[in-house]
Amino acid sequence: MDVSWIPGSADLVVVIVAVAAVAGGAFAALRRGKGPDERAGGPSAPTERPAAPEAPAKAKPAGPEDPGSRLARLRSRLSGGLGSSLLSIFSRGSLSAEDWEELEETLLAADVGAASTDILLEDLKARLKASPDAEPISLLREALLDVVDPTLDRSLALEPQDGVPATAVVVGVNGVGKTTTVGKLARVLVAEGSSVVLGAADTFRAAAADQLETWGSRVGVPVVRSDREGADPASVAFEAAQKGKDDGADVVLVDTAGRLQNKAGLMDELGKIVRVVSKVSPPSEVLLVLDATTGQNGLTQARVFGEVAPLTGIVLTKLDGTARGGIVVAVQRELGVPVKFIGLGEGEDDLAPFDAEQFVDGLLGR
Ligand SMILES: Nc1nc2c(ncn2[C@@H]2O[C@H](COP(=O)(O)OP(=O)(O)OP(=O)(O)O)[C@@H](O)[C@H]2O)c(=O)[nH]1
Repeated sequence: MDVSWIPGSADLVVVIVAVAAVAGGAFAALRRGKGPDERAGGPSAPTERPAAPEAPAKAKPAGPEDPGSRLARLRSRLSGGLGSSLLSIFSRGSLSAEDWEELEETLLAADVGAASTDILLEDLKARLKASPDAEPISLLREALLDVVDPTLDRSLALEPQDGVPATAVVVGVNGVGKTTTVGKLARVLVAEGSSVVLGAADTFRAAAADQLETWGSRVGVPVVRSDREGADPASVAFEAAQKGKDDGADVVLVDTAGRLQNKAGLMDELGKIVRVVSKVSPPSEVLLVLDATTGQNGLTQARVFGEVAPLTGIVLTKLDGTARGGIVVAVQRELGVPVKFIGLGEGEDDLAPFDAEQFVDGLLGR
């Protein structure tokens, strides 16, 4: 992945590198042994039978790139860091009013968000008052950790139950990286030994299904799709879940379309997908994909999608292309939905589990 062309990306990338560093190896603990308890009976068969190109569900491509080497690859291209701004402020000893303002600007520039920045700075002031001899950066670290919350469960609940695959529905607005994330997750799951079926329930654009199919063949998993543009997404999602069950697959990942300009339509569509998939296997994960480069808009999107279906996790993509990693802080504080993964590029290995402590340390340049 070449990120050297991205202007102004150096700040966050240092954060990303630190996050990815720790994230490394964490894929082994990707899933937790928890799945849906209830399974409903099968629904009536949909009229359309989407084409399901055959690919060996159990096929295993070469394993994901070693996280350590991914890290080295990223690090070799990057320098500088947001943390250095913070360090420079804190190195001035006791903080003047101007220093506090600069601190505020630094956090805002990182897209921590106005409300979260206010809370963090108030918290930091209180901590400094209580422990005047403590290092301010260590106190800011504690304040950030309180918000990002390392105790949140960030594993994926994707364990099959009694021969029924676990299902995950991946939602988000257009272009945030849903299809790419589904492909990357499938790669990781397959590398862990899981059999996976993908459902192309983004029937809005035929190209979206084509893109998922490309991921499917790259990763070696079957993709259920409809060849008819505008086909019922819920029908495709159901077919994917059913194929997963028929094939004895472990996990079904459903890619969806997200058109926020029509909230009622979006709610209908996603609600129906979740309902229909539940007839085979109630989704144990509803993952919201957010594009980190959209900054605070991501929060608005998250709220809208959260009204449609209970979100179980967030995947924050395109962290390689922005200095706004602070959106993680805003999302965690305002939504309480754990960020589970971060996207670090377009490549198949550019996905890392989110680690709160490492993220905060990266943010602080520690
Ligand atoms: N730099 C970078 N690009 C990414 C990342 N994730 C996805 N992309 C790119 O973002 C673009 C959109 O990704 P898609 O996966 O098609 O997004 P989508 O949400 O499925 O889009 P729709 O199908 O239009 O709803 C593609 O060019 C991806 O390669 C990431 O983490 N970093």
